Amino acid sequence: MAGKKSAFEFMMGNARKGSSKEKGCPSASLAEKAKEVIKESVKETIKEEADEKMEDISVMDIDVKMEDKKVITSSTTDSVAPSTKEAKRKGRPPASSVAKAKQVVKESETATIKEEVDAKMEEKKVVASTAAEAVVLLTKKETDFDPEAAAFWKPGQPVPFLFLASALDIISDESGRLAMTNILCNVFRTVIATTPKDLLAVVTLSANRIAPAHEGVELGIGDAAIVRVLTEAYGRKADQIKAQMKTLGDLGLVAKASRTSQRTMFKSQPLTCAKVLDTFREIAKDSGNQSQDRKRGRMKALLVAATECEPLYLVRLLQSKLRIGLAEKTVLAALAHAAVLSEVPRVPANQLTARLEEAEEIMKETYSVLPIYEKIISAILEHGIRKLPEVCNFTLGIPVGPMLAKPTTGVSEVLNKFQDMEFSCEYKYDGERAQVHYLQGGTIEIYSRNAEHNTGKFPDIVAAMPRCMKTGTETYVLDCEVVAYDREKNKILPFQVLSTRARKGVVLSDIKIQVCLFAFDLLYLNGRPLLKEQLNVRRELLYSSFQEIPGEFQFATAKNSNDLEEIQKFLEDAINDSCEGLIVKTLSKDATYEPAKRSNNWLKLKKDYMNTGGGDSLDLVPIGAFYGRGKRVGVYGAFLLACYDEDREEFQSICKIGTGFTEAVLEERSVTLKNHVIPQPRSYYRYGETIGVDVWFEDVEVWEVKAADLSISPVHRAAVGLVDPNKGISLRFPRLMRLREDKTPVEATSAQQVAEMYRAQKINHGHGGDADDDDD
Ligand SMILES: Nc1ncnc2c1ncn2[C@@H]1O[C@H](COP(=O)(O)OP(=O)(O)OP(=O)(O)O)[C@@H](O)[C@H]1O
Ligand SMILES: [Mg+2]
Ligand SMILES: [Mg+2]
Repeated sequence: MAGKKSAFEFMMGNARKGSSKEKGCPSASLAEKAKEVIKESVKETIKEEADEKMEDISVMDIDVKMEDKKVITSSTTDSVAPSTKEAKRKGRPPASSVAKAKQVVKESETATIKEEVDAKMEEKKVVASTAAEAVVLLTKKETDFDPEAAAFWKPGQPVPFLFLASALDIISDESGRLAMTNILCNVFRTVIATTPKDLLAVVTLSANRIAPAHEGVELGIGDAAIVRVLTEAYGRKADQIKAQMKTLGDLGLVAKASRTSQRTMFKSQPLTCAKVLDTFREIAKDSGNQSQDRKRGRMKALLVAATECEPLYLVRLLQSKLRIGLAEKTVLAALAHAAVLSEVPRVPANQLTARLEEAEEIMKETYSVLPIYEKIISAILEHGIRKLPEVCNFTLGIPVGPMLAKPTTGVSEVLNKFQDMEFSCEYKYDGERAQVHYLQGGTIEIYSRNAEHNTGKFPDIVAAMPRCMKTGTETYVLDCEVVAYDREKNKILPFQVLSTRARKGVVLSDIKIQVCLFAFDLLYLNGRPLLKEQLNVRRELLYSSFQEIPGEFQFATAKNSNDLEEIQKFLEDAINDSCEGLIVKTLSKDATYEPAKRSNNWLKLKKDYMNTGGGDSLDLVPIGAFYGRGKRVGVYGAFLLACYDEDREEFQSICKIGTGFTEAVLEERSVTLKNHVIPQPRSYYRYGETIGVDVWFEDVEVWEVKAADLSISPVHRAAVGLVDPNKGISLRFPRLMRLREDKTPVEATSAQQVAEMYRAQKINHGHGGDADDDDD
């Protein structure tokens, strides 16, 4: 990107001219102090400006302006209003009313005055000279924010890592997607306005990535290695560090504390975002002889140079866990906002809301077909966000976010939802999602639901692919489900069997568990993306380009029918054939492939929804546990589970669970989670105070759980505010089904989904006449 300077012209308009701001080094002054200082100076400015204004703006002017703008009248303005009106009538302001009006001006939060002052401030530039000061500016509303002011480095110079770390630090105090988006948007705009070539590094680090997911570049640094680096970097004993880890619960905090208590002999060069990301990549890519030593050496160099809150975020980034409740979705939204707000000429105020919404949507869609920040960011800087869909397209070899299905409670609901639509029912196989990319020259990549490389797990599929292609089929992307398969009995095996296969580096000749690939969609064929085609077209191409090999590669069994009884029968067949149920899909209208979307055009129909009345299973995160008693001494007796609220970016407790565990599973989960005990719940956990858990865990894994039903709860916080303003929802009689290794905690069932399930259940019960009294 460096060679493309002129390409940035699009956004850089005036920003490139640079300014002669005085910049200092980030000092260690407390954020609080700085906040005060800036508040004072802003107040001063406003006061001065307002006083000056008063000399030439007549009271009448103010009155008129205030009326124009429908100013929110505070009690002061109320009391003053009559006298200003009176003055207006008389044509000349009396002295006392001028004084009062001055007060109005100073005290009321009128848009009028603030705008004028803001405009002035922009000319004068309240400029941050330290990270602590920058942080205060970053909390300003997007629309009031001056992107150049928050930079305490010169335009064109590398963005200091301290800038990002400080921003992450204030984000950690926020809960709520909007506030986080706002701060992060301001961060990105600052970078765009000063050093756009660092935007990629800043965004990538904010998203807690070092490379796109599908590249499979992982830092893979264990806590033991970090402890050792801390001893070396900060001259502390490993025992001390481990002890402190127990009280602070987070190696990042230990690093920060170590740094603060250490006397620095000399001042290192400040860290930059680009340097940090580069070093992370070097660490990830290094392998082989003595690579561990080299990795530690690199980490040490970073930690030695780190100051203030930098060690905290360096360590957490190294652990690939920021722990501030910032989801990638927010990073994308913030980037979208930043792109719009950095446009030159500026987007007119009356169009802004619509443009921001549009941009968020564009960003989400683009990222779902091309999850590569490098491409997205260079396209934004060069062409603006509106051009993204044109420039950043589906690309063979890069995984598309898988389309997802909505749960339904029975065939009649399906028929209801798909009235007057052509649709098709397919067997719903219970295995693992696989997106198979066949590249020019025969290279094959298999991606998981999470866009992770799964090629090494399925060498047998790789070997089978060429045999199921018809002549003329050259490049393609298939959407499939892999299931374990007994080729002698011609039978699909349960999911549990599949999950015993090793995850990486499987050798063809060692394979004991055979799999069959069930293909249900074709997203790309011979150079042509098919995402925008209707399902019937995609399916025809699928059938005509591939041939089945029984037990190895088959098409998902499908039936096009809209007869209730026929579908019911097909569902029974699916269950008898060891499937979970059906997925019902629109066929010829509203039937495009919607990447990464839980679409209304795919409905899942599982047999057990109807029998138990419990609806779909949920994927939940264990955030705490209760000590075991009796037979369960030494392991945990029960766990506290949470769903994930995507808007508030928090985990909300939904139930206590102690059922569905075999002894072995309980032991396994207990052992794993013991390594993730934290002394305090995370700031982004919500739970009733009366729950009384014995230990808290980090949010690290996802469990699939089934329940009898959902009910309103005074204790749990799931979906609070969505169904009941103050109460949450809880699960009744939850039992563990399995560990979901293909989901990360933020992919757990969302609060919104919990609310939907609760409502669907009510409707269902209403129809069935067996309404659950507990729910009302
Ligand atoms: N014919 C099919 N069409 C589409 N998906 C299928 C099909 N057969 C099996 N699947 C699998 O079913 C999944 C969707 O239903 P499932 O209830 O298993 O979702 P999940 O993985 O639990 O995720 P979530 O609950 O978040 O939707 C798909 O992601 C896919 O892996
Ligand atoms: Mg599944
Ligand atoms: Mg599910």
